[in-house]
Amino acid sequence: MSYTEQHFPQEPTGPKVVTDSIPGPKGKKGIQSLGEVFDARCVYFLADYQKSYGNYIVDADGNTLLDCYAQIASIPLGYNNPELIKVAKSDEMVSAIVNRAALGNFTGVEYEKVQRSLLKYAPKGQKYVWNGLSGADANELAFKAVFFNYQSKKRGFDKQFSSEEEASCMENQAPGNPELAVLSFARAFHGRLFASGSVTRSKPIHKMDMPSFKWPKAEFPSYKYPEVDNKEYNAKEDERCLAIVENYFKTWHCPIACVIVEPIQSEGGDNHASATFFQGLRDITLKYGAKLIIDEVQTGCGGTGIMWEHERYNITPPPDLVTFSKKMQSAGYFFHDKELIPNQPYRQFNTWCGDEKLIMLAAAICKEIQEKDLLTSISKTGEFLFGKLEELQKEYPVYLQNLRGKGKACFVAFDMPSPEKRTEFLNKMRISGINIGACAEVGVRLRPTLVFEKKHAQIFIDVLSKVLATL
Ligand SMILES: O=C(O)CCC(=O)C(=O)O
Ligand SMILES: NCCCC(=O)O
Repeated sequence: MSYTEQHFPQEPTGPKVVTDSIPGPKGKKGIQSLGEVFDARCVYFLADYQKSYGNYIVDADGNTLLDCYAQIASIPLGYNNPELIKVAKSDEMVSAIVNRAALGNFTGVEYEKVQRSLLKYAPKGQKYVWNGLSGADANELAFKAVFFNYQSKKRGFDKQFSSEEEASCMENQAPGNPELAVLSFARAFHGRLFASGSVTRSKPIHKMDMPSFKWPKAEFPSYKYPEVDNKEYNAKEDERCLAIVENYFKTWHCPIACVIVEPIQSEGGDNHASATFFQGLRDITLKYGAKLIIDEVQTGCGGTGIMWEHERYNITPPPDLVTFSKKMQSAGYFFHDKELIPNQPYRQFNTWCGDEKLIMLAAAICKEIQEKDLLTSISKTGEFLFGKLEELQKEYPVYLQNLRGKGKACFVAFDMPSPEKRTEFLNKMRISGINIGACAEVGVRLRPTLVFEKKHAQIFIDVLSKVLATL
C-alpha cells in the first residue's frame, strides 16, 4: 500500500471543479469581505483547510484541486496528515501551545529532548541549531552569528568590547557597528526584511522603498538545457560566476563576512548550479576567511529527494551555516563551529528564541519522512514525472522551455514563452483542477508535498497535456 492509500484512505481520485471560475461566487464574496480586515489582494482563492486532505486542497466553493504548489513549497506531508494530527493533539504539544515558553530564559524541563529531536535531522556535518521564526528571520539570525564571529575573531574571542565600541554602536557608527558585507547573487530570494531584503535580488516589489545594506551582488550561473547537450557552456558559466565572486572579495571596500546562496534559486526562477560551483564558493570563502551560508528554506526537508539539497554536492568542508523554514514549519540555522555561538550571552536572543511547538512539529515531520522512506517514494514520483514532461516537451517545445530539475524528485520547473502565456497557462490549469506555482518572470514550478505519488503525477500530466493543447 502506498503512503496515501494508508494515511489518506479517503483522498479524492482526482480534482473536481464545480464552479465556472476559481474563486467561484462564495470565494469571491469571502475575499471581498476579508478585504475589509486583511490585505486580500494576493489571495488566489479561499481555501477550506478542514476539508483539504492529502494532496488535495479544497476551496470555499467546494472545488477540489490537486495541489502541486503546497503553500509555496511548505506543506510537507499532505493536508490533515493523521500522524501530525496525533502529534498536534499530544499533551506535550497542548502544553507547548498554551504555555509558550520564553525559551532563552524560562526553558522547560522537556526542552532539551525537543531540541535534540530536531538536531537528529541536521545536515551532514552540522551539530548545533539556533531557532528562529521564519525563513527571513533565519537568514538574518545567521548573518548576526557570522558578524559576531567575524568581529570576535578580530578582537580576540574572550576579549570584552572596548568603551569606544560600546559608545559608537549606540550612535550606529563604527567601530561598534563595523562595515561588513554579505555577498549574494542576482535572482536570489532570501526574505523581505531589512538584511534579508538587501540580499534578495529577484524582484523590485520585494524591496522597493526600503533602506538597504549596500552589499555586493554576484552572478548566479544561467545554465542551458538539456544539461547533457550544454556541458561545456554550463562549465564556463560556473567559471565566469566564480571569477565574479572572487573579484568582489579582492576589491570590495569592506570585508565580506559571508556568502549566502540557495542550492537552487527558487523564487528567482528555479536556477540550478553544479557541484563545481558550490565547491568553488566554499574554496573562495575559505581562502578569504568568510563563512558560507546555504539557504535551504525552500529546498530543504526533502523536496528535492534528499533531506538537504546541498548535501548532493558534497561541499567540503561542509557549509558553515544552513538555514531552514517552510516544510520544516520551524525555522532557524544549523551550524557546527562552536564559535558561531556568540562570545557573550544575550547577543543572539529574543523573547521566544524559536517556537517549541513548531520545533516539535519539525522533528515529527522529519521522523515521518525517515520512517516511511518518503524520500525514496518522492524520488520515484519525480523520475516518472520528469520522463512524462520530457515526452510532452517534444510535442510542445515552445511551452515547456528549459525543463529542469531532472533527478531532483518533483522540484521541477519549466519556462513559458512570455509572462502573458504563463498567466493564461496557470489560470487554465487552476480551472482544470491543478494548483501550481510561478517563479521569476516566465517560470512555472512544481512544489508538491512529499506524499505526491505516481497516480498524482499522472493526473497532473493528463491535465497538463489537455491545457497545453489549448494554448
Ligand atoms: O514571496 C515570498 O515572500 C515567499 C517567496 C518564496 O519563498 C517563493 O516564492 O519561493
Ligand atoms: N513569491 C511568490 C509569491 C506568490 C506568487 O507570486 O505566487
